[in-house]
Amino acid sequence: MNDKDLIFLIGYMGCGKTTLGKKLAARLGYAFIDLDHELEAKAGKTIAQYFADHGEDDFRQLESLVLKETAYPETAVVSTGGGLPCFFDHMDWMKQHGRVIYIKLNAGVLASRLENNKDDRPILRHKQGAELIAFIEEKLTEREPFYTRAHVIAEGVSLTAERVEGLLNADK
Ligand SMILES: Nc1ncnc2c1ncn2[C@@H]1O[C@H](COP(=O)(O)OP(=O)(O)O)[C@@H](O)[C@H]1O
Ligand SMILES: O=C(O)C1=C[C@@H](OP(=O)(O)O)[C@@H](O)[C@H](O)C1
Ligand SMILES: [Mg+2]
Repeated sequence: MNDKDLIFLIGYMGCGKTTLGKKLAARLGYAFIDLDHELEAKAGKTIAQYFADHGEDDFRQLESLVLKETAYPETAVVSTGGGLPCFFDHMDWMKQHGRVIYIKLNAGVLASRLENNKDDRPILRHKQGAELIAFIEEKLTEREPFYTRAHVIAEGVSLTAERVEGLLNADK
C-alpha cells in the first residue's frame, strides 16, 4: 500500500484536467499539483517556449523528470499533461504511486474547447476547424491504449468533482 493518496488526472488536451483537478482538490481538501506548471517553474519558461527552444523530445525527458521527482505531499490531486501517460513507463509509475483517472471526451468536444485555447499548446497551435478535429481523432487512436489503462474512466462531458469523488469511492 502507498502511504500517500495521490490522484492522477489524465486525458487529452482540453478534457479538463487542470480545471477539474483544482475543484476536486478543493472538495477533498487535498493539495493541487499541475505537472505542466511544475515543469514551467523548473524550466523557467512556458511550455510553448520550451517546445520552440528545445523541441518535443527534450520536453518529454523533462516531463518525465518532473513526474518522478516532484515532492508530492501526503494527499494531492495531480493534473498531468495530455501526452504524459503515453511516454516511457509513466502509466505503470502513476498506477504504482496512486489512483489514475482518465477523463474521456470525444474529438469534437475537445476541438470546440481548444479552438480558442491553443496558444499555450504548441502541438495544436496551427490547426483549426476540421483539420483540428481530424488531428485529435488520430491522436486519440494512438493515445487511448495508454489512457484506458487508468483505474477509473470518467465520461468528461459535464463531469463534476462530486461525480469523480463518487467514482473513486466506488473503485476502492
Ligand atoms: N466541464 C467543462 N465544461 C466546459 N468547458 C470546460 C470544462 N472544463 C474545462 N473547460 C474548458 O476547456 C479548456 C481546457 O480546460 P483545461 O482544464 O485547461 O484542460 P486540460 O488541463 O485537460 O488541458 C478551458 O478553456 C476550460 O475553461
Ligand atoms: O498532449 C500533449 O502532448 C500536451 C499537453 C499539454 O498539457 P494539457 O493536456 O494540460 O493541455 C502540455 O503538456 C503540452 O502542450 C503537450
Ligand atoms: Mg492542463
